[in-house]
Amino acid sequence: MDTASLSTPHAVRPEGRKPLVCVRHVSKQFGNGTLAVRDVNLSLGEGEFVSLLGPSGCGKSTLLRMIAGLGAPSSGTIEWPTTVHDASGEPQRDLGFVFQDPTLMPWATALANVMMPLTLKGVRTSEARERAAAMLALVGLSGFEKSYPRELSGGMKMRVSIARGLVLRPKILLMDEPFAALDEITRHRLNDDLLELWWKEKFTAVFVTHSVFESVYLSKRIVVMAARPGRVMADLDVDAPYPRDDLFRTSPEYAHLCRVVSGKLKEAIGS
Ligand SMILES: Nc1ncnc2c1ncn2[C@@H]1O[C@H](COP(=O)(O)OP(=O)(O)OP(=O)(O)O)[C@@H](O)[C@H]1O
Repeated sequence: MDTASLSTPHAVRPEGRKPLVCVRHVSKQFGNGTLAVRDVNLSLGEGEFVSLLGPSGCGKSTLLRMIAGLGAPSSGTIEWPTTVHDASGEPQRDLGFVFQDPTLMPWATALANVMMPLTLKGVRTSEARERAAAMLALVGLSGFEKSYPRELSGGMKMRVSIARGLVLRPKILLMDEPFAALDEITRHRLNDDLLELWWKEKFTAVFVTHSVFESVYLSKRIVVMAARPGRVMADLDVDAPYPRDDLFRTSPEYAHLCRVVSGKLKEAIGS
């Protein structure tokens, strides 16, 4: 494979791909005075796999939550140019969210957990059951529909959480360090399965991580952030082809890309 390279970073990416979300000059200051993010500009194109990479406290989660509508910017705007807006002008965000903790309902089975977003949307129980079971199958959990969260491993719980995030077939899946608490082997397997899902289902993926290795393995594009205040330092294209697998993970190209991204991250931390 000789196509792996990193293109020149852009502080603000020109809008080539059809943008799904446009973050424009967004800052967020919390009530206690913390400036969590400052003047972030970012355009997320349809079907991209984008990682937000940066040290602790650089505002990755704050940015992701604002994109999800869980907290408003203090200044700037987050636009959904191709999305229907309701009468009050709010975009009807077509998204799924996966948190670092699987946040499953402990008293409900895996199937019931995945059915929850469908039930909230008023989908008939029989159809919701069918769609949730199909989604569980897609994340490799056929046969575990009746299991309770306590009966599942950490990786399996995260699969249920991803199935719940995707069951409404959102255009965009926002993931906040979903695999950070998992052991390396499980994490590699989930990285592979997530890529396969993304490839099949064609959603836009936005993935928050601290890990250079994980970001390079997964992403088409890596947005490197720095802290205090949180800001975008570099926006890099990862030009390695998909599908990616263990061959890629052990290739000199992957090692090279990780070195380059690691250098960018060090620069960001140093700044
Ligand atoms: N609700 C809040 N109130 C006050 N400050 C907050 C709040 N949420 C986050 N912060 C602060 O905003 C900054 C950015 O936090 P955020 O959680 O977005 O960073 P992060 O890059 O996701 O960090 P980590 O990788 O450790 O999860 C931090 O300094 C944090 O302490």
